[in-house]
Amino acid sequence: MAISISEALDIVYQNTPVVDDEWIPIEEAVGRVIGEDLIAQFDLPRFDNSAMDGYAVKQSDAGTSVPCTEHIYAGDDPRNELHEGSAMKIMTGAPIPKGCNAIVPIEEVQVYEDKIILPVSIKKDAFIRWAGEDIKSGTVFLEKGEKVTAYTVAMLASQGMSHIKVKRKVRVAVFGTGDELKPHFEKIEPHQLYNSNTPMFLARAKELGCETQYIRSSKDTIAALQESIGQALHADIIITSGGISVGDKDFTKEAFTQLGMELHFEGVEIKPGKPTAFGKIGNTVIINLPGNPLASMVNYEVFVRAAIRKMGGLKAFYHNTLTTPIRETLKLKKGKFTVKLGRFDGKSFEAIPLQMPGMVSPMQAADGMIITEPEAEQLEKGSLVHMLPIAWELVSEKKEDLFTR
Ligand SMILES: Nc1nc2c(c(=O)[nH]1)N[C@H]1C(S)=C(S)[C@@H](COP(=O)(O)OP(=O)(O)OC[C@H]3O[C@@H](n4cnc5c(N)ncnc54)[C@H](O)[C@@H]3O)O[C@H]1N2
Ligand code: MOO
Repeated sequence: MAISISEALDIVYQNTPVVDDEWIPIEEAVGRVIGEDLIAQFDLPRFDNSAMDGYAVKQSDAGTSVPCTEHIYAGDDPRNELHEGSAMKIMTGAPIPKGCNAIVPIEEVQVYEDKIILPVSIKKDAFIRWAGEDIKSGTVFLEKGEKVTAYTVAMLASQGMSHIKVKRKVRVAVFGTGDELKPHFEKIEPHQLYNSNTPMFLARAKELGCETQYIRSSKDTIAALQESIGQALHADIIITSGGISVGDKDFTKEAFTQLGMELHFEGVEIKPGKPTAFGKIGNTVIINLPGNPLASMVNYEVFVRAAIRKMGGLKAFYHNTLTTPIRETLKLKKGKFTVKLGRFDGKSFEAIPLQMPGMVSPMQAADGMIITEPEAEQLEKGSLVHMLPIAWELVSEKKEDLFTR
């Protein structure tokens, strides 16, 4: 019995465990997922300091002329207190002296003989950067489950952290099945077919931040399949393609179940890709995708990508969509949840005109997809669709509505 896409995704999320942690240098951490909440060890800025090259003053001296008693540079540790009726020259980033309650930028004072004339109006606290206004000591400044970007690295470095605890990379093993398949680096006979799914799945897993293992495609026998499974079992996720429909040689699920796979679903109400199956052997997640390249790709984006995000420890692991008008009227087959690949040009979405489950070329052209509901017969030009991006990550911490009506 086929289940709905939403039910299938729930099963994937519920049954996909999260990998454990490792420590790595922050320079290596971009793209990784933070393994624990990080608490600031000190304020940032560490001390009250000047935001401008100028003069440290007392606001009450506005409109008077005062002598400049001292110069303070960034990196200095000023000991003397600022007294009424005087100023100290100060550079951007230098600690403000005790007693100072405003900074006047250089451009706003006039130098007259050995004194400076202060403007008539000075705002209290002007151009002072306060300790802790950026990051407060003792607070969580980065959360478990966030992805590390270049800007996260800036935060880590500003807290003097050389290493960070991150989720280890998800290990993905892939193999195809089919007597007709040949690896792309071997000679092929006219009746044979190059295995394009395995390299595609591995490449996509790498794009999604995983460690990958290539396993040569399996022949269509239980014994051959079980040999391939044996090589893959230490992985966190095993992805297969082919042999899951009702053909005479479709043994993929049987080979796994004989080895103890607990099958959580087989068959999803999705076109293309209905035969997709999901199961587990121990902690290893198994996703059997159809052999048809475009069908397998679509289900990879919907289910494998979801599993990789969940397993990788991302806080926001749910799919998210962007809402955009459709550029041309799109005819649909009523009665099915249908996935259409397409392109988003920043203003609207256009479905790729010719896309069939056995094709390869539409995948390369697509940077997003929509999932239409069974009631939809036609989407009128200009109507709004919910696009799941393929070419970039759009995720959410809560479940989002994925479907286009
Ligand atoms: N009588 C029925 N026939 C089929 C049904 C059905 O419900 N009743 N479902 C169809 C659907 S939907 C799909 S999808 C396919 C799924 O079949 P399998 O997952 O068993 O895949 P195969 O039969 O092994 O292969 C299908 C197709 O894809 C080619 N293929 C396989 N592996 C690769 C690979 N690694 N790289 C590139 N191409 C691959 C294979 O040569 C076949 O052409 O079943 C329908 N049939
Ligand atoms: O998954 Mo199949 O025809 O829906 O490719």
